[in-house]
Amino acid sequence: MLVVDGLVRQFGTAVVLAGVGFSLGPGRAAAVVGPNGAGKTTLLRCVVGADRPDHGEVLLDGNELREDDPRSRAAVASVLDDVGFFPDLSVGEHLDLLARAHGVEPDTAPVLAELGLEALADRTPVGLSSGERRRLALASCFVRPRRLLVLDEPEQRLDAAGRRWLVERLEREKAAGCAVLFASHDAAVVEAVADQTVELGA
Ligand SMILES: Nc1ncnc2c1ncn2[C@@H]1O[C@H](COP(=O)(O)OP(=O)(O)OP(=O)(O)O)[C@@H](O)[C@H]1O
Repeated sequence: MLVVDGLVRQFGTAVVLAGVGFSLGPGRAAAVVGPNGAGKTTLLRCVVGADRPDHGEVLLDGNELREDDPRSRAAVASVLDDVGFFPDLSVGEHLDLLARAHGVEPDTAPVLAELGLEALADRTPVGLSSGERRRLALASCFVRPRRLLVLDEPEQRLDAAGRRWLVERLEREKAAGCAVLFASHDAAVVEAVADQTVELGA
C-alpha cells in the first residue's frame, strides 16, 4: 500500500536521507529508528508530503502521495511537529471539527474517554498541559477516517499509562487494517508495535 523508493533529501551539502526505501502493507507497522539528527522527522515529512525529497518517490496505492491531493489527505492521519490549535475552540470542538472536515459524523466521546480528555472537553488549548496538548493531537487522528497513520515520536510527553495506552491503540489500529509508520526512541514501544524497522544513521 505504501511504497517509499530511493528517497534522497539533502540540506546544503548535508545528505540526510541517502536513498531510503521500504514498503508497508495494511495492518502492519514500521518503526523509524536512529539517533538524534539521523533523519527520522525528515523521512516522515517527506512521506506525508510536507517536505519534497530531492530524489525518489512515495506512493500510496500506486499514486504519488502529496499533501495537496485530497485523496492523500483523506487516507493519511499524521502527528508530526508541534500541532497548532485554534485558540478559541475547545478540545471537544477541535475533535468535532476534524471529524466533520473529513466527512464523518463526530463520535468523539469514546476518543475523549480513552485519552483521559473527558474532563477537559470544554477547555481551550491554552489551558492544557503539554502532555494534554499531545493527547489532543493524537486524539485528532482517531476521530477521522484513516488508512495510514504517520506519527513522529508519539510517546513524547506521555506518562507511563499514556504509553501503555499508545501501544494498545496502535495494536488496535493495525487490527483494523490501518498501516502505521512511526518514529520512536522508545525501545519498548518499538518492540511491542513494529513489524519492521527502518534504521537511519546507522
Ligand atoms: N530545514 C532544514 N534545513 C537544514 N537542515 C535541516 C532541516 N531540517 C532538518 N535538518 C537537519 O537534518 C538532520 C536530520 O534532522 P531530523 O529532524 O530529520 O532528525 P531526527 O532523526 O528526527 O532527530 P531527533 O531524534 O533529534 O528528532 C539534522 O541534522 C537537522 O539539523
